[in-house]
Amino acid sequence: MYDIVDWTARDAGALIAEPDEHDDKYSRGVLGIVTGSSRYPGAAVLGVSAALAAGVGMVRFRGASEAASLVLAHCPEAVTAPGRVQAWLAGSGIPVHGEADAEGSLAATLLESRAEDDTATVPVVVDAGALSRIDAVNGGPRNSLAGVPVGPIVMTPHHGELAALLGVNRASVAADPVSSAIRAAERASAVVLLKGSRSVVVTPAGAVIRCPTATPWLATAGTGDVLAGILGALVATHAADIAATGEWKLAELAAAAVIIHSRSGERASQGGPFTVRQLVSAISPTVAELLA
Ligand SMILES: NC(=O)C1=CN([C@@H]2O[C@H](COP(=O)(O)OP(=O)(O)OC[C@H]3O[C@@H](n4cnc5c(N)ncnc54)[C@H](O)[C@@H]3O)[C@@H](O)[C@H]2O)[C@@H](O)CC1
Ligand SMILES: Nc1ncnc2c1ncn2[C@@H]1O[C@H](COP(=O)(O)OP(=O)(O)O)[C@@H](O)[C@H]1O
Repeated sequence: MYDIVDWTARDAGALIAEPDEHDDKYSRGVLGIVTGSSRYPGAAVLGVSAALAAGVGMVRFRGASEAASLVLAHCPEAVTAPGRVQAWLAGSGIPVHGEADAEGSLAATLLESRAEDDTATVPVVVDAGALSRIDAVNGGPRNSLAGVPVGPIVMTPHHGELAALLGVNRASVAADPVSSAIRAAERASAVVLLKGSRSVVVTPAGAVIRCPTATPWLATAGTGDVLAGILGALVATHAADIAATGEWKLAELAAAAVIIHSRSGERASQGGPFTVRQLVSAISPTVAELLA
């Protein structure tokens, strides 16, 4: 059996990095983002917008060119030039069976900061189309994505994606989400944030964090891309902590991202539906509230 820790807003607030007078954009942390495609350019805009709203030193967007134009139109503060990053977010809006060069371009992007920085230590948030490119899932080495050594991985599947990864049907994941997530974490050697009405976060060692039940109004296309952006920002602003304390810190940050996301959902909802852009607009005041 496993021990389950229930996560609260207070726990989440303690995991938000507040800048001080000694900080600059680089010391706060740079998040590299490889998301979006000609098929799903909007996913890139949502993830970048969410990361910026959650608080990060800089977003370096390195996804497909169609997505990059849209990202710049919505978020001119995003930088599209290559360079150093403290964390990567990869996969939202990248088709699983996508463009022929998708695998190569993900690997090339992960490698591009290696000249100045050791990519092998950079933590990665892996979502949607990049989930199947975690090498350990396919019998390859741990801490490796698309053939490139990386730092610790936190993956963010929904029930359908986790089912595909385990080769089981969706109903069996829904019947026992925690055991399913632990199996995936062991197989991928990665922290798993399994999304749902009540999201859970598990580590390969079997630690389990259970998040509060979220508003069902979040069940709308694009909210998962927003969650990935929030988590990317938290990971980029805690890269040193992750390097020092490992996968438990990554799990705590994933649970904090779920709480920021669900409270932003409540704020955007006010008891009714909302657009995903309204969800993104609710992130910054939610972060301020959790800090207070
Ligand atoms: N605005 C955007 O650009 C968005 C992009 N997104 C991206 O889209 C990609 C695919 O995400 P999904 O979670 O949809 O992928 P999945 O491949 O997990 O889900 C598709 C599954 O849903 C089933 N399905 C499709 N339409 C259905 C319907 N009307 N009723 C019942 N079942 C249906 C399909 O048979 C398939 O099994 C991801 O890369 C994701 O990041 C989504 O986040 C949505 C928003
Ligand atoms: N019924 C629900 N109640 C609460 N939250 C939900 C519900 N369904 C989905 N969510 C949340 O909404 C988000 C959906 O993510 P995902 O399925 O990846 O969507 P997309 O790929 O369209 O962005 C997740 O954060 C999930 O936890």
